[in-house]
Amino acid sequence: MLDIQHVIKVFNSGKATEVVAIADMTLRLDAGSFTVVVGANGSGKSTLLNLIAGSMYADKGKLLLHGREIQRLPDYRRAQWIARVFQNPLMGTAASLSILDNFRMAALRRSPKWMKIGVHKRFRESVYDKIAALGMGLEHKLAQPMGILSGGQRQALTLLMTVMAGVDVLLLDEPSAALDPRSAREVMEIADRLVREHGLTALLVTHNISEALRYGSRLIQMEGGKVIRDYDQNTKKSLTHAEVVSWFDYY
Ligand SMILES: Nc1ncnc2c1ncn2[C@@H]1O[C@H](COP(=O)(O)OP(=O)(O)OP(=O)(O)O)[C@@H](O)[C@H]1O
Repeated sequence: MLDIQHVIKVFNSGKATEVVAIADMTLRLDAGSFTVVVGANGSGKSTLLNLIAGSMYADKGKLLLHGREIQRLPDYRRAQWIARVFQNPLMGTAASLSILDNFRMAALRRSPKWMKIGVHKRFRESVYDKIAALGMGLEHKLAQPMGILSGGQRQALTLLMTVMAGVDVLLLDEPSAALDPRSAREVMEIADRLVREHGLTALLVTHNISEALRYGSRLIQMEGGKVIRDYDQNTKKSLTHAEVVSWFDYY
């Protein structure tokens, strides 16, 4: 369970350009839940992910994972539990390294014990099988550089290596926004399946309303650094596309 308790994040504090990006936010994400976050530009979504991922520190408040404060943990320690997949398919993987070596690197982030396991035949077979299960035919390309893959293929593999590395929390930062509609759908279906199969606690930020309605077990809307709407799975199911779009009609 990830507990965000009274978190505040202010940029340029005390200056004319001061922005309260996260305003006393309290949010509990149950273990194994899949929460979708929507909100207008500047509503604080990326800041929220940055705080959870450890890319920045909160000014006030607590961030507890399974009851343990994670804010003071160094990046590499947090990476054992929390992974983030970005909008840009080029982030998170090394283009010049082979697909297999990228999987080895991801496993190493989780635990140095993989240093030995990573060169083992069993590790290669396990990567082969998991990639084959994606149904994209990429299992035959393990020795080829990551850089030859399309954006969608790269995102799919980034998701898989993240999950194989054994994290608890998956932060999906508009992972399909840079992809064509078909690849976007494919990547989101893979993300959804992996989240379920591995019982991950997932947080998806998206501007795509159809995606926000199709995936996840909870939908929240952020505005001005706060959660202003919070719907569970049942209520979410009854929402229409037009209704969610109307949340953005302020004028
Ligand atoms: N490093 C920073 N320095 C100053 N202000 C910042 C910084 N990062 C974010 N902000 C401000 O904090 C507010 C929240 O930004 P944030 O990027 O979290 O919003 P967002 O909901 O992710 O927006 P978008 O949908 O455009 O990605 C905005 O007003 C933004 O300008």
